[in-house]
Amino acid sequence: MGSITDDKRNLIIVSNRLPLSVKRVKGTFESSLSSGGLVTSLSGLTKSTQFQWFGWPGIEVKDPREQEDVQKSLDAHNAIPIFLDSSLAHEHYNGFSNRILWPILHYQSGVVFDETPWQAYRRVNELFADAIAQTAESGTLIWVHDYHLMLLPQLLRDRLKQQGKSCAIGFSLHTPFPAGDFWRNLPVRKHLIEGMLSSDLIGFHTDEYKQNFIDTCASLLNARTEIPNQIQYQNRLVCIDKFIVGIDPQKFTDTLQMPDVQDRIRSLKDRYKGVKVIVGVDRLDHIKGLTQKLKGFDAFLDDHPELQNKVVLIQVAVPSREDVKEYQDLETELCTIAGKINGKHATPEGTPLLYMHRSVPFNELTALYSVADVCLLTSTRDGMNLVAFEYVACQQERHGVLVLSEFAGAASFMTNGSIPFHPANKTEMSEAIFNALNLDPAERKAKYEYLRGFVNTNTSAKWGETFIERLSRRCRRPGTSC
Ligand SMILES: O=P(O)(O)OC[C@H]1O[C@H](O[C@H]2O[C@H](CO)[C@@H](O)[C@H](O)[C@H]2O)[C@H](O)[C@@H](O)[C@@H]1O
Ligand SMILES: O=c1ccn([C@@H]2O[C@H](COP(=O)(O)OP(=O)(O)O)[C@@H](O)[C@H]2O)c(=O)[nH]1
Repeated sequence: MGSITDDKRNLIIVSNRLPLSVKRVKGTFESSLSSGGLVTSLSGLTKSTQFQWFGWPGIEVKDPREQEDVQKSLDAHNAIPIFLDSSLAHEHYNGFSNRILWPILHYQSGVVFDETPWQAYRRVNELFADAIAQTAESGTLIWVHDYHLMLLPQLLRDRLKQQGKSCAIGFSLHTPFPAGDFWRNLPVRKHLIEGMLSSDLIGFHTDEYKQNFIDTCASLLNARTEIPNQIQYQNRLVCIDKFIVGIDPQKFTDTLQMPDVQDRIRSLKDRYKGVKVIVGVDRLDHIKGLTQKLKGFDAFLDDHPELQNKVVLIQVAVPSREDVKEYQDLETELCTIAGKINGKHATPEGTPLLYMHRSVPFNELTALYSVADVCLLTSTRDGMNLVAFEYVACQQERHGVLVLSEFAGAASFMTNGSIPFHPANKTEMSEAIFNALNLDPAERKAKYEYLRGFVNTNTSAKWGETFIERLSRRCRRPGTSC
């Protein structure tokens, strides 16, 4: 990296959630790694780049002495907590971000706007802006992440200007950005998009999301968008591009070599001798198409009675956003469907579906990826989907097959090396699973090698370094073309 990021004070990363969530345990504070792809992508960057990471620690701490204790527990990770009252955090995170914005960003219509969570969303963005503006110095690069903080670039720019500081602000969206029509139910959409447009550089996962954003800026704000990858709005030039987020594949290769992971792989292989293993790893979220996945697997079992006791689906459903009613309802629905599938297809020899509603330690996850013949991902929409990358990173020996919904962002890059399908079509899913299980070794190898090349080239480190390099160029020459 250039010298600009060699000094950690010069790069600030901001996300709603810190990579470590803090919990109060018997009078002290303990932290654990947060789940999800944003943490995975940014954690991969830590090897090559130093930065301070600002975010919400996931806990309410009011006492200033306790706040200091939390801060100390996060110091080793260069993480700076932004403390929020629990009701404000709840309205911001669950109320507006996850109940209103998240469905819209994932192309869902029928979302109902509510003023109270919107005010909380604004307030949290302001509190983040206050904290970051205080720490930033002229020349600091500030990289803001995701939909929880869409107003932050504008609020931050105003404060920095008042304080006479000049910083470059970058924004990366980790979700899809839908076509303009999906925004119509949201009366505050203009504020959100103008908020993002106060950045110097905005990154999306795919060309489709990038183009939807450009088109929305043109139609909603009358912004100038004729020059590729640039938006001119209110006398400012904003650069827009696609940056392919990835993982740290080496971390998986190293983990697979560890003796206890090798032991675990041996024991899983032994346990599933003569049985084809299909794996699924998803946060328990509507967008992951888990209902569709279980129904598609049920259809596959119906279609292939000859495979009774010869195939198992191991589905990890990582608990997520459990305070939101829609997520609680989904959990109940999935338990019911899982029970019905096993009720219908189980035999004294075993059950075809192992449904695990919990998170899985990293070593166990790599072992699971490694022994699986197929990875089945059924997202109805998904910003990228890093599980697809992780499965490939663990398939050096087996050359397992990725069965990937055409609606995951990852499908924009991985279709050639996978078996694509439409997640709403049970017959298509059933056929895709069957084809994956029966692909001949030469074809499996060819698909694997294509995907391995992609995953090893587009790492999280490369993603981060490319974005930061582009942002620092804008910092050195503000206002110039992108
Ligand atoms: O923080 P949570 O509410 O627990 O949710 C976890 C993360 O979910 C989303 O992840 C997205 O980012 C991934 C990496 O770019 C991408 O592969 C995936 O498709 C997205 O869904 C969310 O955008 C993150 O902010 C959350 O932290
Ligand atoms: O128990 C688990 C299982 C998986 N993951 C990780 O969660 C991330 C999921 O990222 P993805 O982009 O697929 O989707 P997201 O959850 O961010 O929507 C991957 O890095 C997984 O390894 C996790 O944190 N805990």
